[in-house]
Amino acid sequence: MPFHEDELDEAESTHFRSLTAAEAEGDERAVEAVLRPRTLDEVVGQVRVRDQLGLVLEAARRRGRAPDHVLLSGPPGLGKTTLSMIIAAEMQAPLRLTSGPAITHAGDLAAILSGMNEGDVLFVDEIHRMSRPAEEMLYMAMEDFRVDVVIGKGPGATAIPLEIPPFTLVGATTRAGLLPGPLRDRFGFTAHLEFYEPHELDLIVQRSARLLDVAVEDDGTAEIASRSRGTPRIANRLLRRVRDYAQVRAGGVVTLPVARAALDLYEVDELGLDRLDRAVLDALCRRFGGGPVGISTLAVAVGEERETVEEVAEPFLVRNGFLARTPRGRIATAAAWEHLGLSAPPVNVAGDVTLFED
Ligand SMILES: Nc1ncnc2c1ncn2[C@@H]1O[C@H](COP(=O)(O)OP(=O)(O)OP(=O)(O)O)[C@@H](O)[C@H]1O
Ligand SMILES: [Mg+2]
Repeated sequence: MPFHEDELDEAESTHFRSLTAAEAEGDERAVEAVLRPRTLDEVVGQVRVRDQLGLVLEAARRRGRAPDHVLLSGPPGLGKTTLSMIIAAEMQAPLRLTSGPAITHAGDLAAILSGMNEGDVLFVDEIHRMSRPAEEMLYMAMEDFRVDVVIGKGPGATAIPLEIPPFTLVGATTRAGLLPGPLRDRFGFTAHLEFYEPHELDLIVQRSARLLDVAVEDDGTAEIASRSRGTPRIANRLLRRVRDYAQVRAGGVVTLPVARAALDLYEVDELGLDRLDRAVLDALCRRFGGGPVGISTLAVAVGEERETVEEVAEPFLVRNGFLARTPRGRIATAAAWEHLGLSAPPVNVAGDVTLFED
């Protein structure tokens, strides 16, 4: 695909200038675009989702109809945006992109919907952050392919029905639990993306190394994969950081010792925990005696937004058994204390021992 190369050239040439934060972000985005799989066959892992989605799309193609609405949920960087682009590409349909926070008024959504053509794919990122009136308009659009556009205000207001050609809505969310039931129920296919296994991430790193023309050895890519928090976006980012290290401080080849030295330098530990993950565990154990503590308090303690702690750090920590959610708040597990090199307090703070019982 020709525009792959262009994007890559641009990303590579900016790489050697000194970058401002914004430029660096642009650079990362350009590289991310290059590395994005373009077809379902190129997607690594997520076998079940790929299989199910492939069937949904194939059936729709045979019927000559727009596929059912699709909801993609899961932690950041696991492939939601990638899959939405693939859905459009596989259906050879134009893709329109918007996001929940961008739709502040129902009118914004009406404008988008009224410009849709039959079979178009509408991608709404962060769909759980859409405003209430827009959400209600979306229910109707999804089910009946119709919206009521309200003209005027007060008693004189009239609703004008507007037909919309059948389209496919692809919604993405890091927080499926926050979606109202009526919205969730209107998706014909829901896919929850899981963290990737190390061997899958290894394949992703190897593929990316090929695309970015980075010389790698097998145990070097395996090391990057095992420290990538189960997340392709992080795997790709770590590969680029290790490449920097290899080019500047080593012979240019990503070997095991090079990968280890580089990842240590960037403070990504051997289990893949990064600074934020460790800060959360550290605050939980040292400042709150292992919990239970509310997520907002924990977020303040590490100087981060609540959403960041909840959506970025927590799912990985929970899935790896370092942190548990209880009705009374977050608690550290024995593995967390051990990972920080601390001894757990003698009382089982995680249990239901209360100070007033005896
Ligand atoms: N299954 C996969 N195989 C190979 N690469 C992948 C896969 N999934 C994601 N990636 C890579 O990871 C990057 C991040 O994926 P993507 O942008 O789709 O994540 P996301 O789920 O939309 O994240 P966010 O919630 O932050 O928007 C992509 O650029 C792509 O290169
Ligand atoms: Mg995305």
